Amino acid sequence: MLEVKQVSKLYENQRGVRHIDFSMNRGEIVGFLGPNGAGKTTTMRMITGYLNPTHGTITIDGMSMADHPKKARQQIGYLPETPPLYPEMSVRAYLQFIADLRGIPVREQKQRIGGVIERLGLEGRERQIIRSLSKGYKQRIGLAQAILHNPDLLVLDEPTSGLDPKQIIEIRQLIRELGENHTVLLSTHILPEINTLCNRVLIINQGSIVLDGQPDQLANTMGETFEVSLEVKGPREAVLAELRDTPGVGSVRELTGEPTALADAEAAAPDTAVTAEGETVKVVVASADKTDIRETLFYRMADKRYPIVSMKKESLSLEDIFLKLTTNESLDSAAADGGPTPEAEEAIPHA
Ligand SMILES: Nc1ncnc2c1ncn2[C@@H]1O[C@H](COP(=O)(O)OP(=O)(O)OP(=O)(O)O)[C@@H](O)[C@H]1O
Repeated sequence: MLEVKQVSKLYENQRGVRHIDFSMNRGEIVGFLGPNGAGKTTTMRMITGYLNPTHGTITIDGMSMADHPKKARQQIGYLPETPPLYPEMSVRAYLQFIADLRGIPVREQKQRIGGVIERLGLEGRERQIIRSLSKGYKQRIGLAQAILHNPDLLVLDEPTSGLDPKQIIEIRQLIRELGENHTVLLSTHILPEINTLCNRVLIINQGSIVLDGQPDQLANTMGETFEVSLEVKGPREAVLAELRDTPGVGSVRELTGEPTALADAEAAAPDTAVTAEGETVKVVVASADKTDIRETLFYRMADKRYPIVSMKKESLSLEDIFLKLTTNESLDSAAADGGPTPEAEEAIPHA
């Protein structure tokens, strides 16, 4: 339903975006992620017809934004980073004004306005002056103006920015509900937002799209090896030697935490490994390629009578992937630095 083809916008300072190329299907909720100044707002303003591309074409529902701007914009609801509100107006008067602006027939206006007021939880606030409302409510009004003309595509620029945690949860829930009837493109620099709301993510860096994929599949695509963290009961040296010797294993990295001291005799004679209660070795084992080595490890350790007490597949978090792509760090060096980190729950700090 949205096609962005080889779109560039060059400002006088030579910044902007270059060769942006992606399409969106009906029903998708796509997260647009990137550090400050990456080009999210520029791209969104072009998609919504507020900015003309220097090169390239944008098509919405088969309609070119350049050739049919009015009709194409009818299909789009846009919530800019700062909602375009008139603070001295009441909520209802403002929505009435937007309805006129959007050319909604007068006979339909009452029903449409009533509909969005209900949908966005604005009942009881209709007569209130916008200035007197909280930021969360102002954001709801911003969303209300974006959906009033019932567009197919919603473009939301950092919709939860500046809200408190309760308001963030409420606005995310509203976006989720809006996603049931609309296709949504939302920009954010908050990673959990992508994980909880989006079924696809586009990462933009320095004006170019550097990644397009499903959040839960990125780790497999981006990771260069398959990694498993293991806790194995048995004499340290013998367990490590056995793991390193297992076919398909590329590397074995011992994790911090003191391995239990071993009896010299056990270490010297790994084949006769006698495990003492509580002796465990914690490691991250990487496969030589992307092969899943969990079964191989299981049988090998069982064969040697070194029980695996825990085994977990490691994966790159969205934060790892984001940092790798936007700081030009190679995957190799990151892996050498310690590999995957726990799932991020924090926003990427502003650059
Ligand atoms: N009107 C303008 N004139 C000149 N340069 C601009 C203009 N608008 C944006 N830029 C530059 O284009 C690049 C992309 O900016 P843009 O605002 O699209 O990024 P962004 O990803 O939305 O950032 P943020 O997260 O800070 O909103 C930046 O380098 C910015 O300085």
